[in-house]
Amino acid sequence: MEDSYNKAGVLVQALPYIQRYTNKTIVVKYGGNAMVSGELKDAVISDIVLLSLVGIHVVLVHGGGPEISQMLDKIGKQSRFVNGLRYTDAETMDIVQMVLSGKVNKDLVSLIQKKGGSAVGLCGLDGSLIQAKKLEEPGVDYGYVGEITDVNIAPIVDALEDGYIPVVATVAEGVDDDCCYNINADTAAAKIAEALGALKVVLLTDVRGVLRDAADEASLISVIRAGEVDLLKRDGVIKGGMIPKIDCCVNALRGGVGRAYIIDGRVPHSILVEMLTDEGIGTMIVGDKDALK
Ligand SMILES: Nc1ncnc2c1ncn2[C@@H]1O[C@H](COP(=O)(O)OP(=O)(O)O)[C@@H](O)[C@H]1O
Ligand SMILES: CC(=O)N[C@@H](CCC(=O)OP(=O)(O)O)C(=O)O
Repeated sequence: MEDSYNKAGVLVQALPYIQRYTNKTIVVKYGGNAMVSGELKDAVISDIVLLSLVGIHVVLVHGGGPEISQMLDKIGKQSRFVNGLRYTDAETMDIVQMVLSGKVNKDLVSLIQKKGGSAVGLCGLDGSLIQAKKLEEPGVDYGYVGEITDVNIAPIVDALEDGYIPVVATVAEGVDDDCCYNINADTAAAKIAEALGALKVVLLTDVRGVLRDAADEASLISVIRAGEVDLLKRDGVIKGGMIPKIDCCVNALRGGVGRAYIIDGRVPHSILVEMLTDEGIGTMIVGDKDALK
């Protein structure tokens, strides 16, 4: 009996959050190692279905880096990363498209549907959703890695209006050449959130959030203001894979997204805890004038 009252208490605690977020758009990026375990995948997808069923417009943008690397391994090709981005030659681009748009995307769509949600799978090519040109940096060649030039939100908005959860693979349409481009999924999620004017963008990763000491999981920084990020990078607190992630969050905030979150994809139901309870479990990145209410 006590257990039932506890459960009812949890639901009541979620009510003001549900009311606040109903009909609002939230972009969730799921990928990396947090997507490898089947058990965790089940928990993440259950969270997404629940949020969608209570009327929150959830857009799921996914990665699949480990799956791409596995497939490249199978054909005897070594993965190479330059500044955290996969060097993508023409053959690798084909594999990226097959794995992300063909396999990972459809598996996630199918899982959402098995859990009682309705989903539609899209990639950046569908309805010219993600348009990109070659990412150019002096002295660096990334191959077919793209820099997003535009996002056409129409396919996402249409899917949401029809009651579907849009599931987006980050293969982009080339606007400068007759080709596709490979886009880092964090970057794409932030840009899509910006284009949609989303209330929140949530990046799931394989650490608790941004840590003051990357080796100490107890050193979680719960709130970071956009204006503090440069100093944290300069002091070497934020480094490696966390740099592009936090940069995406800051860009999204500057582009009008309300708040950005980096949370632990290894903890079952971390999305629900972050969104619908009084506890913040990861790192929330906010604008410099955000009143933090
Ligand atoms: N200050 C920090 N806090 C947390 N993680 C950090 C920090 N600085 C660097 N990192 C590294 O960033 C990694 C997350 O980035 P990445 O591996 O690219 O994630 P994903 O695979 O989820 O996209 C962490 O596993 C950690 O090794
Ligand atoms: C350009 C670039 O690096 N693209 C990524 C796209 C997938 C991705 O971002 O997947 P995760 O989020 O699972 O790492 C890649 O090829 O691995």
